[in-house]
Amino acid sequence: MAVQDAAARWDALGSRDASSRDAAMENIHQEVMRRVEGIGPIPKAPSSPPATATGLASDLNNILARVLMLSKRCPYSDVREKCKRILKSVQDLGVRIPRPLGNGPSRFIPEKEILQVSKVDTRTQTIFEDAFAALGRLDNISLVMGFHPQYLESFLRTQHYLLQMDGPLPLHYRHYIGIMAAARHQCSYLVNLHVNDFLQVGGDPKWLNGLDGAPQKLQALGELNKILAHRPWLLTKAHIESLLKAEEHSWSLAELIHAVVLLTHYHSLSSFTFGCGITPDIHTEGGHTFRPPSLSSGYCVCDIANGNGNGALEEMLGNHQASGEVEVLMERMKQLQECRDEEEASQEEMTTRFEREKTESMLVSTSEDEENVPSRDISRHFEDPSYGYKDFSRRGEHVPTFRVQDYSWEDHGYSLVNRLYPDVGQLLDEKFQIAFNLTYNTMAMHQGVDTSMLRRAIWNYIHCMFGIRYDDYDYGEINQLLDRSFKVYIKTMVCSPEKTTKRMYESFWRQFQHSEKVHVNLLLMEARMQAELLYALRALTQYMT
Ligand SMILES: CC(C)C[C@H](N)C(=O)O
Repeated sequence: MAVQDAAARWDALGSRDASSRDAAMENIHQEVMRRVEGIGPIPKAPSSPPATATGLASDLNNILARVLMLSKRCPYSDVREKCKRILKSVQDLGVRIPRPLGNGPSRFIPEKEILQVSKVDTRTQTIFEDAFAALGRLDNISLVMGFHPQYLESFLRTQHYLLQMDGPLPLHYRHYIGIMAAARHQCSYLVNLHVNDFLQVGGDPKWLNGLDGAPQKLQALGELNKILAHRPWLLTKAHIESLLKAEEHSWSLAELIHAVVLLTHYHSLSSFTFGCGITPDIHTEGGHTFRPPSLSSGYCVCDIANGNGNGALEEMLGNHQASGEVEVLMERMKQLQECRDEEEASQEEMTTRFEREKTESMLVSTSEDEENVPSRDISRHFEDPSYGYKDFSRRGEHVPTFRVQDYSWEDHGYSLVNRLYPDVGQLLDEKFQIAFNLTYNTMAMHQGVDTSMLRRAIWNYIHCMFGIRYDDYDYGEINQLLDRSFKVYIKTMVCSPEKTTKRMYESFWRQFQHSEKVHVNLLLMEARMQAELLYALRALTQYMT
């Protein structure tokens, strides 16, 4: 059977037309059955079956894992039901079927609080259907972002455009760049996702052995990837020039913009992935198991190690300490609002406040535990795995100040992107605005609160960590509004996302809802993306003029 046919069959499951879905489901069912017959009865003892049968069995397992994922995550109930039936009938034949591992899309958020595909409003249903049609899956990231449908819509639209629509770079390059970017942060969740996509669009498996297995053109992007991810302020027009003037391996301006947007998208999405404790998707490695559940333990060992065991007591103590936290924060917001109108600090004083916050942000320490050496599997995708954020934050490197007056997204970045890669500037601008302006006017259990001051402090704090300064903003506000544990979380999630722990997630804003913490993550992720973009685009502009 042609590979394309098989792929088309899975694709058809995202069709809005029920009869096409039916036909595809029927074919998949038959394919499963053919394979089940092919492998014959499952050997009781682990005697070694003939090689061909092993191959068939692993094929079958892959298909079953996918069917399992669909039975839980397809936005169409007819497909979910049919998949359940397939699994049941296979099981009745004595074949082992997979079951999901873990407790839902996030390690940090209880599954029952996250949207379930079977219970969403019409708007979210449409968004999920679109996402499914585009990618053939509804990943855990989208489910968690589902707390904020308006944002999710814009996020998916942008991502779809970057990965699948007409654009300067070939499809397999786009996924490969996604892999490179996510690998910088050891984000195996995103790496796995895009390794699959890369192969599916016909990418050469040899490239996956490491960056040196990829074409020189992509190898040359390694340096930009590294600097953008960890020290974007070091980017100069010389870096841009070396990519654009590399003779036969040269990048065109349009290609480079496409690559830069992809890199920044996946760096910041890695932040979101770790920041929200996203778990592997059901059909991917680590998302399911063929082992029967063990009766002796209620939760898995890794949960205990993560401190996910019985935390009821800890939680009670925590909440007790935290009570009043929200009110204190609201009181501060009110006071700041009042004195804003009264005293105006001098220019010097404003500069000092910015510099102080910037220096302090460098010193916020991110890691609870020391060193974690990236696993070989992931680190081979990029060179120099030791080049991380910590290298210079320890040395207290001076981050120069980038003044938004001189180069801003609205006045400069946006139009440059739009000129070289039409529509993308627009899409990104919408996404930034939605993230920045999103509000439900709530603070934990309080309603009708104007939270703009707090959201702005979060956004500006991230930009401040990257040296980006708004002249008209009083950075003194940040210290009033963001406490220590929140800063540790922000710093970790933005600068070394792979070090984010459940404990960090739990120790800030203890009375707030999970949806609000996800909201925080959206702000962090978009602010980070914009900061990286600003540096890259400024360097490009300097090169061009
Ligand atoms: C991040 C949170 C402070 C956002 C708040 N719940 C709001 O609706 O504005």
